[in-house]
Amino acid sequence: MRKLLVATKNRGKAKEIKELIGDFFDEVLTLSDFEGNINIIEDGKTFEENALKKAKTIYDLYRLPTLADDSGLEVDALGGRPGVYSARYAGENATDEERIKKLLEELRDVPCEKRGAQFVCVLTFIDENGRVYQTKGICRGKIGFEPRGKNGFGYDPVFIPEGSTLTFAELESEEKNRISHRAKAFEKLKRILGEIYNEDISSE
Ligand SMILES: O=c1nc[nH]c2c1ncn2[C@H]1C[C@H](O)[C@@H](COP(=O)(O)OP(=O)(O)OP(=O)(O)O)O1
Ligand SMILES: [Mg+2]
Repeated sequence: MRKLLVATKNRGKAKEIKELIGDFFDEVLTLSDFEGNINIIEDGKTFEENALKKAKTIYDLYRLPTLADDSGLEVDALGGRPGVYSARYAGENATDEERIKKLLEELRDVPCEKRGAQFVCVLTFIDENGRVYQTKGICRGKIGFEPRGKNGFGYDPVFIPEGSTLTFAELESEEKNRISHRAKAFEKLKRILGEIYNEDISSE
């Protein structure tokens, strides 16, 4: 019986992680399942630092395999902002709608060809022995002029991935999970998990 703790409070993100992780774990628990009120301050300057801090905080409490995801949206016309500040872009307690509204406002006069952006996802996995692994995925696209679609979470209604005319929020989750920044980071992480856990099985 192999458990994975996922150090996220974001339910939309948690849902995707459960869809993407595969069958390396028998049980996948997220912060809302096992740790009601922990507050991890994400004060790193990079996605890598924040993902490591989230994973390490939870690993140190439970000493079980732990995964954290730190992600965000880098907008070309804003010099890469909001980046690591994506969750706090419109203030600590703002909603996804408020963040999207602020972004569209900032980009009001930016023409289509200058609305390039990318989603970035860094995953930190810590195994039961405390070994740390990090992977990263990037998905290029552009920011639309108005929110469209109901699927997904966060900035999905305004992000149009390269090669698509639909926003992430208009795509089915299966399609987003084929092309997203998170999907790309998971492809790399799953190769690592394959090595870690196949070794375990052969030595049992
Ligand atoms: O696929 C995505 N589709 C839309 N928006 C996304 C995505 N991936 C990250 N994002 C946005 C959500 C949040 O505004 C920020 C992540 O911030 P980040 O600190 O990593 O997550 P969070 O605070 O929501 O949850 P937690 O830290 O508990 O995992 O970027
Ligand atoms: Mg966060």
